[in-house]
Amino acid sequence: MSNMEPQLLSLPPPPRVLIFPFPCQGHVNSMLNLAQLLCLSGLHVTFLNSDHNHDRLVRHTDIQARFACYPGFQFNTITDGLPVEHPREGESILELCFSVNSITRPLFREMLVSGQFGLVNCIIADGIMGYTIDIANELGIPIFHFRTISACSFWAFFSIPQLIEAGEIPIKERCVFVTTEGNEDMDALVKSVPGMETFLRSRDLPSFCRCSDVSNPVLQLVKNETQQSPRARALILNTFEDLEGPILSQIRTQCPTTYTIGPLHAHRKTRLAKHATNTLQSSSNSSSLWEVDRSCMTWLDQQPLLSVVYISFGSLAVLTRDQLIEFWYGVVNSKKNFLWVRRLDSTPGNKEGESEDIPVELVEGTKERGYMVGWAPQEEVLAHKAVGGFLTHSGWNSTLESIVAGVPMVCWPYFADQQVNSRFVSEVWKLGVDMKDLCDRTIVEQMLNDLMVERREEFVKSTAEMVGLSRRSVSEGGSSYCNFDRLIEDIKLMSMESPQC
Ligand SMILES: O=c1ccn([C@@H]2O[C@H](COP(=O)(O)OP(=O)(O)O[C@H]3O[C@H](CO)[C@@H](O)[C@H](O)[C@H]3O)[C@@H](O)[C@H]2O)c(=O)[nH]1
Ligand SMILES: C[C@H]1CC[C@@H]2C(C(=O)O)=CO[C@@H](O)[C@@H]21
Repeated sequence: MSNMEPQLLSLPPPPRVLIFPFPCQGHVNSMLNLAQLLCLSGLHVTFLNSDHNHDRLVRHTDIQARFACYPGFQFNTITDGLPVEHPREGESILELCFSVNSITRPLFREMLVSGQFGLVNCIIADGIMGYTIDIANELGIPIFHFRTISACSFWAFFSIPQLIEAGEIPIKERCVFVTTEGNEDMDALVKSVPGMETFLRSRDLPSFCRCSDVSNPVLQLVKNETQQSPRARALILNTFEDLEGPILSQIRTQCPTTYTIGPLHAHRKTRLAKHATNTLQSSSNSSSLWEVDRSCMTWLDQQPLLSVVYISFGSLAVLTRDQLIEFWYGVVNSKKNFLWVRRLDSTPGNKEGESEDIPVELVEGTKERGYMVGWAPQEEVLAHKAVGGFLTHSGWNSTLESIVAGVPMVCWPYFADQQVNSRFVSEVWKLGVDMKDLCDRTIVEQMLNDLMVERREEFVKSTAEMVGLSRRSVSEGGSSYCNFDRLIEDIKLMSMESPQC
């Protein structure tokens, strides 16, 4: 035996980090990317999923096999407080915010107190669940907040008290979900989101600001939860400095330690490539709660270069039948090839095996130039050489995935942070066009033509520049890469404070 070995044997195990996402697809996938990055850095990770999501994740992916090579990794589950049959999408998703707050919250505390997660040195909780800070503080466990939205939308959420104070909200629109009517007041610039005074209009504010009264429970919830983040040890954001630098400077006046470590899906790939000793590590990376239909990749292989518009509204948006038909006409009339993700439940009344009574010209137009799937391997689709544009709801993951792939966007924000993201895409980063509240076949057709033909050159230039910056940020020496290394060091240091250590 060498002299070194007894010392090595007495080394403490690596810190264990408990990761707790808000139970939605768009939160779970970025948190899983973070989890894998932590594992690759040698930390032990407990990932807390809702029972509902965990069941679907295990059914539709190889997630357990993928994480099996990390000895310190484990999944735990907790209820999201909703019955199994709850749709968890469209307008009803707001019920999830309340059930997590009232039912999951006390249970989470109980599970920590009773040691059900074993030893936990550090918590990384979703920033929309601000209450996790009080629980962690009570138990003396260092806590970080990870907000899965953009820095620009976080900052707009964070500015809600000032917006209320200035009387700029509530915006008296009837619905937090996308509306189809024009309203000129919505074009007025808002002055109470520092750094956005020159371009942010009422209609670009988070959709939760559209309510009749400031006491609206959803507005209050997102306001109050967001205000908690400065109390966390640090804020982690899935973004990069070259994309959101000016807004990050604003955020750092309130949350001085803000780590930007994104785009996480690309960051994960960089770090994996460095560790690619295990074949499992380089295989599938799906974190989908739906079954992925890969047949669209074969269809894409047969399409001309940059000819296809990819259409997806993410995991939560539900279109009315009118909206569906307007989009469909717009897309077919544009004469562009298209790949459209239509989740089975994404239009009311769209049940398996039932006829939808779709006009014959749309059915024919789709046969000629289109392909539809229930769920696609989106990252791969966006990276495919046939894809030249993305009609998106501007969810933050989709936006980042599009940026990294260099695909310009037509934005149709549905709710929440998406209104802010889509304004930045069109006005600040110039990476596409923003339909905002309009959903009309002529507008859809015109926007697709702008994106794919009329303004193509402009977008090719701006998207190519951003591809370079996004990839550099997650390469060795890049800002997100270095910030992640700092984050790991800080977690290790803070973990030594935890009373459970
Ligand atoms: O067919 C599909 C469609 C989507 N995706 C993936 O699903 C994720 C969707 O995420 P996102 O684009 O962020 O949309 P939502 O699912 O709507 O995400 C919720 O969570 C996001 C992160 O907080 C927010 O930005 C959104 O507004 C919120 O609706 C992305 O990673 C996509 O790659 C697929 O893999 N296949
Ligand atoms: C259901 C939505 C409430 C807020 C969450 C969110 C966030 O601000 O973190 C963004 O969109 C949705 O995923 C969540």
